Amino acid sequence: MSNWNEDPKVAESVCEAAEKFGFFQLVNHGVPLEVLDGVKDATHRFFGLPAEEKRKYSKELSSTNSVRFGTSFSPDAEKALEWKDYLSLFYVSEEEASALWPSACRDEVLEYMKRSQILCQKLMNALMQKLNVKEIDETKESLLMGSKRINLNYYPRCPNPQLTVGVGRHSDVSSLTFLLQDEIGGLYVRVNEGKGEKDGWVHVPPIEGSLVINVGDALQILSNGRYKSVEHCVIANGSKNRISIPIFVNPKPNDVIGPLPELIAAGEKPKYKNILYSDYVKHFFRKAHDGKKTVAFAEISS
Ligand SMILES: COc1cc(/C=C/C(=O)SCCNC(=O)CCNC(=O)[C@H](O)C(C)(C)COP(=O)(O)OP(=O)(O)OC[C@H]2O[C@@H](n3cnc4c(N)ncnc43)[C@H](O)[C@@H]2OP(=O)(O)O)ccc1O
Ligand SMILES: O=C(O)CCC(=O)C(=O)O
Ligand SMILES: [Fe+2]
Repeated sequence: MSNWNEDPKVAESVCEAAEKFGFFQLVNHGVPLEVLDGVKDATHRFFGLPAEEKRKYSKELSSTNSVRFGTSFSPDAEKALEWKDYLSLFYVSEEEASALWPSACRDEVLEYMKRSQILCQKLMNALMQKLNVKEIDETKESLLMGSKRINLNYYPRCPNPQLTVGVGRHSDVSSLTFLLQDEIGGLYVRVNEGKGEKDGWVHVPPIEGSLVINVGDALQILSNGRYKSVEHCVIANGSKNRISIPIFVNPKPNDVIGPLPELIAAGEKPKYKNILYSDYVKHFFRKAHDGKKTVAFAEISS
């Protein structure tokens, strides 16, 4: 992205990737490498804490809904648990984070979130321009990037990796996800869904210093299907521990999401209903990972 300001082709290829694949990797994105290393170290520090320290942030014991430590995704709904622990941090304010987030990782996580904000705005601006949405006013800013959640994912080495997964097949419910992964690998993305023999899974190779960006369901709905959220999953690893750190950039929980008015005014037929974003997220969390089925919750049936 070092030529972002000089060469319009960079933004064009970002938009093309968001339309065609829903996933792409960025290098020279402006988030300093020390900040990326800092948040990876902080993740290892948090998961290296004694079990009883981490458990203080579990659903049962956490003093706030904004901080949650857990295992797997939706344990009550799953036939088999996913091989993953996570710490999920919902950003409300710097003050709240300072008071409530675990000190083992708080400062580095906050710095990473702060330093990735400009990149997020650049990408959203380009994606909206491409849809002929000229201005990101306050309402649209809220719909596209009104709230943020960061997850620190820890996938421990698994003695029988073929019997489970790190994360099951799912699409994210975010508008965009910014994923930082370590050098281990294991993230796979679905390509050519429904296109017969070309349908398959592609590994996302770790690239030092890169960020993996993917479109989530909220942006698919807001763009009336122009940008596509794509199914992905993580395999379990038989010999190495892995970490990854997604920032989920989301609408605000109380926003109503649906195809943007500019697209409908330009003559597009809406493919999705208007729906309260927190209802959409609750629907996602209520079930086990199930590929791309969550988005059917918002579809207008024909
Ligand atoms: C891929 O694997 C994942 C993904 C994720 C997370 C992805 C995202 O966060 S994307 C964006 C999510 N949006 C927001 O965070 C918006 C702000 N939050 C809210 O509006 C609310 O917190 C809520 C998410 C709508 C839920 O609120 P509430 O009605 O108060 O209900 P709760 O009792 O808190 O939760 C309902 C149900 O969902 C489970 N859950 C809630 N938050 C999380 C979380 N961060 N991680 C995992 N599960 C969560 C909660 O346990 C409840 O389930 P029950 O079975 O107890 O009813 C995260 C983890 C992954 O592996
Ligand atoms: O760990 C990864 O590479 C991806 C994790 C993921 O898809 C998620 O947390 O939503
Ligand atoms: Fe994901």
